[in-house]
Amino acid sequence: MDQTLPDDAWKDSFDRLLDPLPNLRELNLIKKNVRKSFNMDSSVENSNPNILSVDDCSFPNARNNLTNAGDKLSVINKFGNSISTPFAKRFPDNLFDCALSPIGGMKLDGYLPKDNHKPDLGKLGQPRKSKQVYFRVNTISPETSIDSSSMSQSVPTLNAHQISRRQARSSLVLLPGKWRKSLRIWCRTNHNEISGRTSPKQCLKPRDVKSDDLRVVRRNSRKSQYINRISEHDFQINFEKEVLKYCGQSKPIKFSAAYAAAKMLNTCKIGEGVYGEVFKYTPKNKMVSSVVLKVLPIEGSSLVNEEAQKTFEQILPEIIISKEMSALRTNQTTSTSGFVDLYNVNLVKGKYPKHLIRHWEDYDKEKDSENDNPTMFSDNQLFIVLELKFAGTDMSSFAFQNAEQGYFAMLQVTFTLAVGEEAFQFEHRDLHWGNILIEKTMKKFIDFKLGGKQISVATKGIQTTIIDYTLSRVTVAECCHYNDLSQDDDLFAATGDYQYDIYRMMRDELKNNWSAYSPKTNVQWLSYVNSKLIDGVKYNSINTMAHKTYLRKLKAFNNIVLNFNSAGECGQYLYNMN
Ligand SMILES: Nc1ncnc2c1ncn2[C@@H]1O[C@H](COP(=O)(O)OP(=O)(O)OP(=O)(O)O)[C@@H](O)[C@H]1O
Repeated sequence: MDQTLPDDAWKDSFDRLLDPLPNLRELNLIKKNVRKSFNMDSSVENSNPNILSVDDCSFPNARNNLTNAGDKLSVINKFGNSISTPFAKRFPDNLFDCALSPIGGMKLDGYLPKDNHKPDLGKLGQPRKSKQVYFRVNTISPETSIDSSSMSQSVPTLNAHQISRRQARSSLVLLPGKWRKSLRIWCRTNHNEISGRTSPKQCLKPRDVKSDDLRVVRRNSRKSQYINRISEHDFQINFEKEVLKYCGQSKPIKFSAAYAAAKMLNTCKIGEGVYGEVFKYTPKNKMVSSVVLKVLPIEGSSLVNEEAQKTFEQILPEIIISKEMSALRTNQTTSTSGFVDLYNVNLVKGKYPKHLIRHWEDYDKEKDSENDNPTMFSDNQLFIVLELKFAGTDMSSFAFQNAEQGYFAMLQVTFTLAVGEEAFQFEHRDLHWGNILIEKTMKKFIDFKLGGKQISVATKGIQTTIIDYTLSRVTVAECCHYNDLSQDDDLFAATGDYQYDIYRMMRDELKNNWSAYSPKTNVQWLSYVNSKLIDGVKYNSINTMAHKTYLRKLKAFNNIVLNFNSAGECGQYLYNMN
């Protein structure tokens, strides 16, 4: 017996509402400036509709062929203000391959027609279920695999488990910023519902590693790939030795001795990531005023904060990238001080120092930590400790004076990325506003060396610093270091902010080949940063001329930013526009 539903079974009342659109259009009854109806979810709400149009996957050739700004703007005008058309209607065959969230239906969950709020009856006279929006995933197990063709042609028969997993996936709405943390919370609340597990901590235990859980463990898939490799066998790298080399050590040093309370004044915990704890202190006998410690457990078999610990192999690229980007501040030809200043890296071993645990607990009392208490670590635990310069408050909590200050922050971040591109084919790939730090400065200008020229950018009283290279990509000494996100389904299924569109846009740009170099991903993040400066960050004085003038400039840039191909190009444009 044929159990598939009829072709139009997926249509709900909203779809039927839109069906007469072509007729209305023929009668010229639709106004041209109707807001796009797919711009409903918060992740797209924050997006610029013009951006959506010009980068839209329906016009790949048009986009590639746009060579001058005039052409580009005419396309923006043509499609950016076009008649409201739901996403699914425009790309019926390819909906799930598109960078932007197929979210039109999500807000319609539970939607009932207006007439007396009676349930909408399907063809079979059964109440229609609320609409499910499926995200196509690179599935690992056969259990999860349903190819896109089967999705577009007929609704596959799903078992209850598959349906509940998909419903949960469609609600993967994360908070802006630190997505790993947010994803973990989502996982705790949803994964248990889906799989019937009861304890949050059971969520990703190694013994559970099978099917979809594998993708979480694989999330750490940091890779280093040599270009012009002579033969596989010539590169049997001993990653532990490499890490020690970068640390300038021959063996690990004792944690409690290297970071004894007696050497550290005014210590406190200032932040946390899923992979590590972040402390700040004033060194007793050194000239620098404050140092930040990023403490990352490695090589252990226990899960920390529900994630597998990184290996020497996986941590090495982060160390290399941190060192190289930091060293750009003294480079003769291509330089910037916009990447966080790395003072030192240490490989340490042993029990967590007691005073750091005390500071961890103080933070926990005050801010309710999401992380596991470091008392969990054994005497044999290894840690990488990055000693960084304190670089201020992250952009999500910083209060800018006005949009002029915001504009110059944008210029600094853009030129910092541009220098990274020129020096190391650098792509940050996770430049959300939690990874841009801002502090006040007395300096009037910040200098960059780029393309053989010196560029001075006014500070307007603030200095920006880029941190966190967990997802970054570089080419250093003929080796490309990158994080293979191709299996990271959850990240690409997330919504909740324009940030989550950027991961999908990057995946499309890179065609899911994460070793490839495409500075366009930096542009995509710049479009996100720019949008946050328009309607995300705090401004102290918004009624000034300076604020209004620079807000206009940011908005003008928002309309065209995605037409550029690199941060270098963006920097040139912004600099001239100023
Ligand atoms: N140099 C610094 N100066 C000031 N604050 C910092 C510095 N480095 C990190 N922080 C603070 O610590 C937090 C966590 O740091 P970071 O993002 O590097 O951790 P992570 O473990 O890589 O995070 P994720 O979970 O995103 O992978 C940051 O959001 C920031 O608030």
